[in-house]
Amino acid sequence: MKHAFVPPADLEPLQRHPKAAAPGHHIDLHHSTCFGCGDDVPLGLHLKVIAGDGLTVSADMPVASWMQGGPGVIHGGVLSAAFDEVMGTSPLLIGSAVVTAHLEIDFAEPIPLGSTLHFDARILGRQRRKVYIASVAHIGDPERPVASAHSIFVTIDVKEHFAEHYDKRVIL
Ligand SMILES: CCCCCCCCCCCC(=O)SCCNC(=O)CCNC(=O)[C@H](O)C(C)(C)COP(=O)(O)OP(=O)(O)OC[C@H]1O[C@@H](n2cnc3c(N)ncnc32)[C@H](O)[C@@H]1OP(=O)(O)O
Repeated sequence: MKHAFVPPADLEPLQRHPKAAAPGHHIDLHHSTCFGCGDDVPLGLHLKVIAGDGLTVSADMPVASWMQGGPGVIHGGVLSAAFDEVMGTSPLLIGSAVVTAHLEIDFAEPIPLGSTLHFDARILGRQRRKVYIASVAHIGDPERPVASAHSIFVTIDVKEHFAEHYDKRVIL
């Protein structure tokens, strides 16, 4: 797939954390009201991100009618949010909490409502607090990606990062 993103050549390689979810297991460390992964939000993506081998994760997302953008196809923003969630969860494999700093999406084909998107993502490496991640999505044929993404996530101290906004959190 065509893309313009070039990760730095001197990325530091990363190791899987000894306590990371085992391959095939759900990575479950976010919260139930998250738009991307929460079970308690009525209109959310409800993504279950599954640990793969090494520094990889995957997830499936049925493309529901409420996700429509153009007639009969997924909205680009919904697709971007799904990539964000899948890639943003993957640094839990290295024991790091992160937020998105930079997210690039390449849209290769329209994605029809009623299809199921399969996401694969892998951590490329780190440069100081920046974690570089790439992801590809297909709807049945892994050799024919329908979209791809590249991102830079930045590691945070969760308590410190959200302290100012914590009292506005939504509890359902
Ligand atoms: C939570 C539980 C998890 C559990 C699982 C979570 C799954 C979550 C999935 C969804 C994730 C989200 O949507 S998160 C929500 C959307 N994102 C956000 O709200 C983040 C808003 N932005 C910020 O808070 C801030 O800008 C930060 C934290 C990203 C960076 O601020 P900072 O901490 O002051 O650090 P700073 O020195 O500026 O940047 C650190 C390094 O990153 C680089 N950098 C900063 N911004 C960018 C950028 N846009 N593009 C390229 N590089 C950048 C800097 O040049 C520097 O590189 P160098 O000098 O080292 O070279």
